[in-house]
Amino acid sequence: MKRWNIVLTGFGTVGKQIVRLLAQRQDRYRTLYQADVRLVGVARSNGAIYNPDGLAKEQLETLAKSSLPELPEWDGEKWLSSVEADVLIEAGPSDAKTGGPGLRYIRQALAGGMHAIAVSKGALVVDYRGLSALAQANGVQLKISGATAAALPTIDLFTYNLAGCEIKHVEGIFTGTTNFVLTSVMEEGITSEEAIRRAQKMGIAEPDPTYDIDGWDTASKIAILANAVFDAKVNLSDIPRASVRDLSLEQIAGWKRAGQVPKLIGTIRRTADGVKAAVELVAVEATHPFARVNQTTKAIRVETDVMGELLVVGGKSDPVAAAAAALKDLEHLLGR
Ligand SMILES: NC(=O)C1=CN([C@@H]2O[C@H](COP(=O)(O)OP(=O)(O)OC[C@H]3O[C@@H](n4cnc5c(N)ncnc54)[C@H](OP(=O)(O)O)[C@@H]3O)[C@@H](O)[C@H]2O)C=CC1
Ligand SMILES: N[C@@H](CC=O)C(=O)O
Repeated sequence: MKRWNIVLTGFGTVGKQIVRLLAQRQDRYRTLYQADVRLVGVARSNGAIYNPDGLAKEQLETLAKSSLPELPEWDGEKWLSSVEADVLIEAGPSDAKTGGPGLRYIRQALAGGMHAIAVSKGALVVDYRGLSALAQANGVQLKISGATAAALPTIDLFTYNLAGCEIKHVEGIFTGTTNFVLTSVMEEGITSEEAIRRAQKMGIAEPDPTYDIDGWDTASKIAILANAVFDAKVNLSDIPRASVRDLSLEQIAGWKRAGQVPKLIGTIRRTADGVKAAVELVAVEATHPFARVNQTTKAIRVETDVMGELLVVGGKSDPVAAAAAALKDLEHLLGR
C-alpha cells in the first residue's frame, strides 16, 4: 500500500468540503488504488496544523472553530517547506492580479517535487505556463479541474475525451453565480443584489462577488483554458469582459418580450491573429441549448475537427462539487 500525504492550503467553504470528502473516501482509495491517503497539513490565512501521521478529526475541528490569533510573523511558505507531502491542494483565495499566496504555494510545492491540485484560479491566471514547465521539470503534475469550472468537465474533456482533436471553438457558461443572477432576475423578478446575496449564502460567490459579477471569474477560467489547451499566451487584461450588474428593468422586459434569454458566455476561438478569448452578455434565442441552462448549472460547447460538436451541461457551481472536482484530480494522480 503506497502512502500519499496531502497538504491543503485554504480551509474555507471549499477546503472544509475537501477535508470531509477525503475522510469519507479513505476506504475507496485503499480498495481502488492501494493508496493510504492521509491529510497531514492544513493552512489558513494566519496559521496551520501539521501531523506527519495524519491529522486527527479533533485537530481539524479545533482549527475550523478557532478564530486564529493574529500571528503577523506566521509564514505560510516557511510552513509549507517544513511539511512532508506528496500532493498540495490549493484552495485559498483567487488573486488574479498577483497570483496571491496560491502562486507562491504552488510554485514551492512543484519545485519541491509535490504534485499540485489547484482549486484557486489566481496562480494559473498569472503564470500557467511557468507552473506547467516547473511541474514538468520536476516530474510532477499540475491538475486544474477545480479552477476551470470544477464539476463541469472542461480541462479533462479537452485532455482526455478530445485528445488528438483540434479544438476550433469553445463557448460556455462557466460561472454559476452569474448564471444564477441572470436566471433569478428573469424568472423570479428579484433584483441582482438579492440574487448575489443568495449566491453568497450558497457559498459559490467569490469573497468579493464583483469578481463574478463583472466577468472576471469567467475571464479567469477561459484565460487558463486558452493557455492550457490552445497553448496560447492570453493575459486576463486582454479579454474583453461583460458584467451582469445593474441590469435595468427595461432590459429585462425587452429580453422577455423578444423571447430571449441572457447568458454570460465565455468564448475561446482560433483566429488568423491567434487565439482570442472574450466574455460577453448574450441574449440567446429560446431554442439555443444554453437557454435552458439555468440557476447554478453551467455548460460548455466545443467544436472540433474530427469529433464534431460536443455539448456538456451540468456541473453546477457548489462547494461540495468543487471539492469533488479537486478529488477527481487526486484520483487521476493515484491511478497513474
Ligand atoms: N466556492 C466555490 O464554489 C468555488 C471556489 N473556487 C475557488 O476556491 C478557492 C476557495 O474558495 P472558498 O473556499 O469559497 O473561499 P473561502 O473564502 O471560504 O476560503 C478561503 C480560505 O483561504 C484561506 N487563506 C487566505 N489566505 C491564506 C494564506 N495566505 N495561506 C493559507 N490560507 C489562506 C482562508 O483562511 P481563513 O480561514 O483564515 O480566513 C480561508 O480558509 C477560491 O480561490 C475560489 O475562487 C473554485 C471553485 C468553486
Ligand atoms: N464563483 C464561481 C465558483 C468557482 O469557480 C462560480 O460562481 O461559479
